[in-house]
Amino acid sequence: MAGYNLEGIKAAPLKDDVDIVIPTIRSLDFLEQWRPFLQHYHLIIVQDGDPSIKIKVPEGYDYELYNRNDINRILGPRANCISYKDGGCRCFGFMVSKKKYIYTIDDDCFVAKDPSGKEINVIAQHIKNLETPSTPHYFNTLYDPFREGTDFVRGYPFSLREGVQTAISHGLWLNIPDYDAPTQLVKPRERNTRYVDAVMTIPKGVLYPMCGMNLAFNRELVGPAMYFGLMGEGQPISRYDDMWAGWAAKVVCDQLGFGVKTGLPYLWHSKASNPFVNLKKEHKGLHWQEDMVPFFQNLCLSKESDTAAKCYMEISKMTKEKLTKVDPYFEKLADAMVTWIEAWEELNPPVKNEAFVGA
Ligand SMILES: O=c1ccn([C@@H]2O[C@H](COP(=O)(O)OP(=O)(O)O[C@H]3O[C@@H](CO)[C@H](O)[C@H]3O)[C@@H](O)[C@H]2O)c(=O)[nH]1
Ligand SMILES: [Mn+2]
Repeated sequence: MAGYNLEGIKAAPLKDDVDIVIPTIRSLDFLEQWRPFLQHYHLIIVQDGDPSIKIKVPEGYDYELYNRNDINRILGPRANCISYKDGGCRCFGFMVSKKKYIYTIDDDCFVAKDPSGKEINVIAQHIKNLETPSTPHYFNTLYDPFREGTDFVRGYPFSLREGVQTAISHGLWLNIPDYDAPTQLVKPRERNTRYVDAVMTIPKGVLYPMCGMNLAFNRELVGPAMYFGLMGEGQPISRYDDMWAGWAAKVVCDQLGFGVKTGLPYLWHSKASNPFVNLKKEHKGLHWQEDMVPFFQNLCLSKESDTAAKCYMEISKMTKEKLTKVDPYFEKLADAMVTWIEAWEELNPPVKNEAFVGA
């Protein structure tokens, strides 16, 4: 680590329980600025695009790097469920991780400051969100009652104050907001400068547009549901990777009794992707979201679906049944969802309960 001023290294909470997953088709220079907060964690880098390109990982980081050749080698024919030329390739990193928590971040994101000028430790805040309960059954008007300096408000039933285990922590972005291409086109200069000091649980039965830019989750609870779909080159749709994962994972959380929080922490999203290119990639998704969202809103999973993987298999079956009429692509997506679960289970075999082995 010689040559680096690491004096400012802040605490790295739960460093052995968190993997940081980064999809990249650009460069990893952004990691230089993150040293105080990320350098103590293990990185899983998913290099998208041409595998012959050598990408440089800033010195001092502990990492695994996978390109397309590695994905093909590790998954064999099942590699076809991992998107190519789409940020959704990141979910390969979720699959090869063995940690409890995943934090995933884009390569054009930087450390943001809170209104007092203090740099925000994104992972510390995500861990707080994930390690404290969620309240999906009744809304607390003072937001997350488990944050310091706040509590449940008057009228909050005591029977609900225990909350439920949190599975997903969705962080937000200062500067370039996560807008779709049409909104980017009409508001090219819009920047998010509003720092809202709030974390809240998304209520049970309510879906939301999950962005993969600044996202943490408990992979032991919902890992198999965090499939970022089949998008990008060779597919009719791109840039709905995180949306698909977010809708499915929220339905799974609701089914299994887990919570989803959104709000803090913020990071600084620096690069506006080209809205014309994005429009080309997104246009089918813009139409299909009018069917995809009601599909997920109306999904009713059976009580036999009591794990994330079982829920996901059921969602795949329903995708084929209900969405193929929207476009034949959904049949392919439904098959890829099954392949994803098969690959997940191969790389993450269920842990046998030692006490019962040979009994
Ligand atoms: O073909 C690709 C394109 C991108 N990536 C990597 O994915 C992330 C996000 O890419 P980008 O910054 O271009 O996208 P945004 O529009 O700013 O971000 C949002 O779009 C979502 C949909 O994919 C994404 O989750 C959001 O954060 C970067 O790290 C790129 O390098 C890629 O791997 N392959
Ligand atoms: Mn970006």
